[in-house]
Amino acid sequence: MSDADLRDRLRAVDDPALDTDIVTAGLVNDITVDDGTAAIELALGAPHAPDESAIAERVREVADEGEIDVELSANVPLFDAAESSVLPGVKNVIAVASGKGGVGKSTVAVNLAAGLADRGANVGLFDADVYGPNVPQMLGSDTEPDVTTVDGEDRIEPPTAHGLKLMSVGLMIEDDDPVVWRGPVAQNTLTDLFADVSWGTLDYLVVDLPPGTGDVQLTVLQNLPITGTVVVTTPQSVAVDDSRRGIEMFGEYQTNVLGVVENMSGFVCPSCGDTHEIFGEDGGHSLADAVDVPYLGSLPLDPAIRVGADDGKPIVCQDDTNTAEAFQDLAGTVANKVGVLRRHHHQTATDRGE
Ligand SMILES: Nc1ncnc2c1ncn2[C@@H]1O[C@H](COP(=O)(O)OP(=O)(O)OP(=O)(O)O)[C@@H](O)[C@H]1O
Repeated sequence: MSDADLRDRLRAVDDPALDTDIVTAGLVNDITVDDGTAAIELALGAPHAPDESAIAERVREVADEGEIDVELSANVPLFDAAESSVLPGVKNVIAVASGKGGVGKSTVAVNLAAGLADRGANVGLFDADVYGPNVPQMLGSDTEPDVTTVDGEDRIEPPTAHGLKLMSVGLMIEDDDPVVWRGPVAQNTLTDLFADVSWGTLDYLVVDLPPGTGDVQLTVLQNLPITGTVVVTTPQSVAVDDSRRGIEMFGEYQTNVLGVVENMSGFVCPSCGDTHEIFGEDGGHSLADAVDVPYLGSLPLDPAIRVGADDGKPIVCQDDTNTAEAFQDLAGTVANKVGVLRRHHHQTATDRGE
């Protein structure tokens, strides 16, 4: 079979999000058939995302039907040159944000990162929440990072916890008085700290932003190559209003919003089994509709989440509970949204002949 024949056969593989097949969408970068084996490079950008794994699987099936062995690789260009220069080796940066404090932003960031790692991805987690850097505790890690000197420059080696590379402002400050972290100090220190870490090769770097929409958040958005942001809200209208302002701000800074996730959605009562809507109903869903961003799902109010956080064991790693499953699903959904952004960007760039 020739390269062209195989390319033609791959028109049978649909992209679940782009509403067309992968050849028409420009996602088949390269095909070389040689001696019964095809090397195929696909423009897939979100490793271990369920949709992209399904596309790869279908490509293998189609090749198999043509009695061809296949070697698949994936490569998608980053959005712009700035992205690759700030963080070479990091494919996708996902920021987790909230309009106000205490809605479970860090809980979502930790479990999202651990959930992506659980799917097999290489993941880093950067705790940029200068006002309450509690991510190390949630992962049961208080290891001080090693500092090595490479070519005369200090590089911070991030410790590993639950399969994640972890860096937190909380691991780097001795006197963790949050007042020290206000204003320009926080902004500069964050950007410097981020750039000094040896992240290595990562599929995803999850960044836990400080709550709210002030200067520190803006600096992070402006200085880091963020692929997209996950906005966490609770169903109360005040949290929803704050989240709406946050999403509008991200829009102004041309940051892609991957979607809204609603945390503490309903309390499943262990004694009566009923679900109680403690904070109201459906705030996240209506917010997502109102600002026209995807709804990523809802996470229940479950005391096991807090216990897991206090014990350094993220709930997403605990098997067989509905709550763990909700977080596992969230990781898959977020990875899918990252994939859509990457593939869509590639598709439009290809259409423009870039
Ligand atoms: N769905 C949930 N069910 C039960 N407890 C939760 C849930 N989500 C978060 N919590 C608990 O609520 C507390 C606050 O959560 P977390 O620190 O993630 O919030 P945050 O939005 O990051 O807060 P901050 O304003 O400090 O950044 C923690 O004790 C956490 O374990």
